[in-house]
Amino acid sequence: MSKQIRIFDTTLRDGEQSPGCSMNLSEKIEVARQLETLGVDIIEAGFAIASPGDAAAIATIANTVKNSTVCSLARCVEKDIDVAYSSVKDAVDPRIHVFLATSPVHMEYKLKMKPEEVLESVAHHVAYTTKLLSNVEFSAEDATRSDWDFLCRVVDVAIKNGATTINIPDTTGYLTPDEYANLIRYIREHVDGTENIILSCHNHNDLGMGVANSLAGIQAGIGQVECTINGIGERAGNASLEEIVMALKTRKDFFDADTRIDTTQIYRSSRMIQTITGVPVAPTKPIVGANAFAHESGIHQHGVLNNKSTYEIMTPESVGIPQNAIVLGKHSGRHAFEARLKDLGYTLSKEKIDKAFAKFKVLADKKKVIKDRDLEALIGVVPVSGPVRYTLKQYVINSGNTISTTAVVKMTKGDEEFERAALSDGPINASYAAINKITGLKIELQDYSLRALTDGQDAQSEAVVKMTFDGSEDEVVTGRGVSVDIVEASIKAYINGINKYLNS
Ligand SMILES: CC(=O)SCCNC(=O)CCNC(=O)[C@H](O)C(C)(C)COP(=O)(O)OP(=O)(O)OC[C@H]1O[C@@H](n2cnc3c(N)ncnc32)[C@H](O)[C@@H]1OP(=O)(O)O
Ligand SMILES: CC(C)C(=O)C(=O)O
Repeated sequence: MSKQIRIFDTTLRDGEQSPGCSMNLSEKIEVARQLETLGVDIIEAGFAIASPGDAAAIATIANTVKNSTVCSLARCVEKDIDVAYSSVKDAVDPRIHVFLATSPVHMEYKLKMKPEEVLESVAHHVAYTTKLLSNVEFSAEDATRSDWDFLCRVVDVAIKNGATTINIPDTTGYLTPDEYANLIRYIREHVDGTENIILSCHNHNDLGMGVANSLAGIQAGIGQVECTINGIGERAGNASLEEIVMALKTRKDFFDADTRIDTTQIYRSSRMIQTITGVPVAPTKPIVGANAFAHESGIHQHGVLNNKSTYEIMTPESVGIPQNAIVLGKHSGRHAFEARLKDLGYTLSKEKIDKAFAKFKVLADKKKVIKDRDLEALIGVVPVSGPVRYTLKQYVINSGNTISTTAVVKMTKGDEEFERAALSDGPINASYAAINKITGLKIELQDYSLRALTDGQDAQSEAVVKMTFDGSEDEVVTGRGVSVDIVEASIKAYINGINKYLNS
């Protein structure tokens, strides 16, 4: 029988540690729901002690998700474990993930603990956690730069005190696949009881070997893989979920391993994370990049036209990328429109379809071909919910190379209408200054980016802004706006961020 590999997704914890990838509560819940639909076994929903907001998000996810284990990270600190427990306790199968570093450099300079103190702390805190719940994971942080015999003693202590999953992280992405596999085999050979627990990997990508190390770990007896959507995470990121899962599926002949993942949900999950974080994946990113299934050169096109398997080792449909048999444009009808949205994984209410279809026709007058990303933009994949909602009504820009730019922006909020003018050195700055006058908020723009969503001169542009509010550097809000006009896209992104902030 094939090995069953548990997929532990840490997009909401380690992934969120990527600079610029913070998510607000409603975004986290949306991601958690999608991870459940994707079929991940364990959702690491956050690090509860990090902030009251993180703890609340984990608790809401624990109460929402029914088909995945929900987990919180905790240091070897009783308060961390107590807060983690309060956050996950209502989940169907709650887990606490405690960790402590075991490498000489971390013990000496970071923890300022002797190896014997580390052993005592692991014994105490794992035992403390098992009194609260039975599903306990222990991670030896920086395991791969630890002394192997000391690491084995730590693993032994964690197992003896009740840990049911033991994670061996390559925290700094340092090892090669052979070395990682040898370490896992060494632990299995030198620690009693590893056959009764799940061994896990969590491999960072500093040298680009996160996925390769995880796959090597699976060959050496790993039963759980920790990974993130699009490989987001600290520094160069984590091993990417989509690459590991599709490697196992495509090379079943080699790995002889299965996961519970519904691979047709992969593309949608990837798009959701890109949209919510505002961090796009490279076109060449395996599995989900824009070019992953594109064929540009004649010899390849000729081969694929004769038989797709000449250059495709998996189908786009298997990861949920629909094939564009029908081209959507201004002559398309509601059926084709709705069918394409369904293919993309979106089943909307009749009311939402009506609204989106009306917008689609307006866009189709401006743009010859409506692509999948245009559709996602039209339906606003991440709608802003909540009572406060500013909407752009009109803007007028007066600009030139020898004059200051003036922007007049008109916005509504409920039945109220506001109009302000501002002067600045460019159309976007001037519009933002006018919006600031309307909202009265003190907004710092931390980052601004603009990119073409689709190709051609009539492409829709996507503006992504990162903003902080009222002098607080703590919460960075990401706003996103799409339009065929770059100024309009920029204004919409700014207003989207403001609405998110006001509703958070
Ligand atoms: C490899 C990883 O990804 S680990 C997860 C990393 N993620 C994060 O750090 C994000 C969330 N973190 C936070 O919000 C904060 O760092 C907190 C709330 C956890 C702690 O904040 P603070 O109390 O202000 O401490 P600070 O972050 O400055 O320093 C970390 C402290 O934890 C200690 N520590 C680090 N790891 C552990 C551990 N596994 N167990 C026990 N203590 C630990 C450090 O030695 C240091 O202790 P000290 O304050 O006595 O010197
Ligand atoms: C907490 C552990 C698993 C971690 O994130 C790491 O070692 O990278």
